[in-house]
Amino acid sequence: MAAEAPSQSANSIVADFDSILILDFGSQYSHLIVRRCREFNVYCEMLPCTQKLADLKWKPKGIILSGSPFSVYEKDAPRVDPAVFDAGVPVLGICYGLQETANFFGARVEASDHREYGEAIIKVLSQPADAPAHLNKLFEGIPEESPVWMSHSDRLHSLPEGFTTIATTESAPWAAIAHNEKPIYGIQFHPEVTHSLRGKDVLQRFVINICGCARGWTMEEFIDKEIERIRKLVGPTGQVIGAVSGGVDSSVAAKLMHEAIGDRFHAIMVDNGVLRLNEAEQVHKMLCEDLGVNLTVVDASELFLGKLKGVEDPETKRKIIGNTFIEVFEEKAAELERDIEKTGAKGGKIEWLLQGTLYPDVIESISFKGPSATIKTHHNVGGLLDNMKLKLIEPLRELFKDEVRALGRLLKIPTHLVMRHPFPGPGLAIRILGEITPEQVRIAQHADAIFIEEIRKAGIYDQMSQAFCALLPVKAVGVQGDRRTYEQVICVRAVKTEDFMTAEWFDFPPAVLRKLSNRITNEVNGINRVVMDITSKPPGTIEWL
Ligand SMILES: Nc1ncnc2c1ncn2[C@@H]1O[C@H](COP(=O)(O)OP(=O)(O)OP(=O)(O)O)[C@@H](O)[C@H]1O
Ligand SMILES: O=c1[nH]c(=O)c2[nH+]cn([C@@H]3O[C@H](COP(=O)(O)O)[C@@H](O)[C@H]3O)c2[nH]1
Ligand SMILES: NC(=O)CC[C@H](N)C(=O)O
Ligand SMILES: [Mg+2]
Repeated sequence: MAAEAPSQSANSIVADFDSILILDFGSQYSHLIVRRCREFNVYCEMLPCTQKLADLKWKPKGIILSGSPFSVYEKDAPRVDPAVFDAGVPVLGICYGLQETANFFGARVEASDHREYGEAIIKVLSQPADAPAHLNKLFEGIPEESPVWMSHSDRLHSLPEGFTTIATTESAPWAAIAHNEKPIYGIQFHPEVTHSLRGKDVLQRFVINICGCARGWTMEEFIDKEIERIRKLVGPTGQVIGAVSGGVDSSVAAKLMHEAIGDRFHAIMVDNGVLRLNEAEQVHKMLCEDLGVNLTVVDASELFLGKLKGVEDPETKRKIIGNTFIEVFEEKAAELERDIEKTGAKGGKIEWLLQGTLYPDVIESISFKGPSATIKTHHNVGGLLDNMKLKLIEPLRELFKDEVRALGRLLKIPTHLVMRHPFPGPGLAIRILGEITPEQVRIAQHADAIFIEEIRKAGIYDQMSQAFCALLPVKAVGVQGDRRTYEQVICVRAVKTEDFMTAEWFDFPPAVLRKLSNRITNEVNGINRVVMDITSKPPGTIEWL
């Protein structure tokens, strides 16, 4: 199911906050612009550049035009909606956004021999005393010279009429320009990447000083408004179900629902037989006892393992799990509904389905490029909607993961849960290479439990984004207790990442490695060797399948 932009849905809470509109022309950095603005506690939302301003259901306080892999002089290059420059709000064009702004105002943009990829030094030009005040506002308080990140091969042939140059670099005489009368700015560099030393400050000048946004987007504000919104949406008797895995997203969403409608929210966890050691019991305890949420665990492990028998292909594994998940979930939901009706509860029917969709999922499906070529089919529960005629409720669809974690803390969800590494829906099935058998699951669970325990003991769990073991079905010779062994291999993997799109492997203290290798080979029957994955993403992916 393709996601809809948060602000364009009928029951959006966006209207309650000062907001910035980011029009995406397909740059690989567009989502970072969103991230940076959110860091100023300002709500901002990215929409594809094809979005017509006239069709927008809210009024932005300012508009940012992103970069793009296109060149403005190409035949099929994406065009800016001319209404942007007449909207009466400040506009900031970044890279392609600058070039498209210049192009719109009549300047020529051309390919240059002086490509600039990487660092450049920007020189801010001081404006004459009688210059319009807004010409100084974008770089107010920014040093005269500072490093910025460039990634372009086109450049302006001239300054568009009615504009002034406000900064230059050695290769870009118009590295930053501003309209003489209106607060319309263009910058050739990328302020959204951290390599641009004062980039964040430049964005802040735009969002706060120039657009005048109030810093109202805080999770405290969000909770109250979102609870109110959920109550209105669901009504006084509506019942909601949701799939809850014990991961951060679904747990935070579940807790929020519980705060809003109490026991009219029903959470279902599916034990698919490829969860981590004792996970179902732990999640049940945590949700019911610690969070007070109504959680039913459905043990479908035999069904799943039966269907996975003999299957080795990664995509087939993922599809089997995704489909079986839906089957089990629907069955349980129908059963629950019958039970609720039996109790004579008012409005007994379940009309709503909770999903823990996050903003990056939304961005992915609405970005200008469209979803990039499929590398893996990520399992989720999206397919349920059409079959079940349930209405969707997605309280986290405006939020990034760190915002979800902040929300979790405010909702008093225990820290160890809030900081939990993500665990994929298909679970250990994509960490056991080759066939999945109960014996392989046992080995993978045991090794994983030791790995995570040692990481926690060393106090480094929160320093990494995700850690797990992959079970490799190759056999190696070993010697244990003077006997020859011929057994399988565990590969440990831990990564650091901001958004899981790219990742670096985590550098372990050698003492921790020594300890965990020793424990895994000694304690896990069937393993005589531990290896470590030191592949970043790309070229690897985080999971092995
Ligand atoms: N075993 C499960 N039982 C019930 N729902 C599940 C299960 N596994 C996954 N889901 C559903 O699929 C969604 C997507 O899973 P995903 O792993 O992306 O999110 P999460 O588990 O909530 O959080 P995290 O990303 O931190 O693991 C979950 O939010 C949950 O609704
Ligand atoms: O809920 C999920 N269902 C899936 O099918 C799935 N596949 C990968 N992942 C998680 O996504 C992140 C990136 O993983 P990859 O680099 O392996 O694609 C990592 O955090 C992975 O754990 C999944 N999560
Ligand atoms: N990063 C960008 O926006 C690049 C814009 C354009 N494609 C150029 O090369 O100049
Ligand atoms: Mg998960």
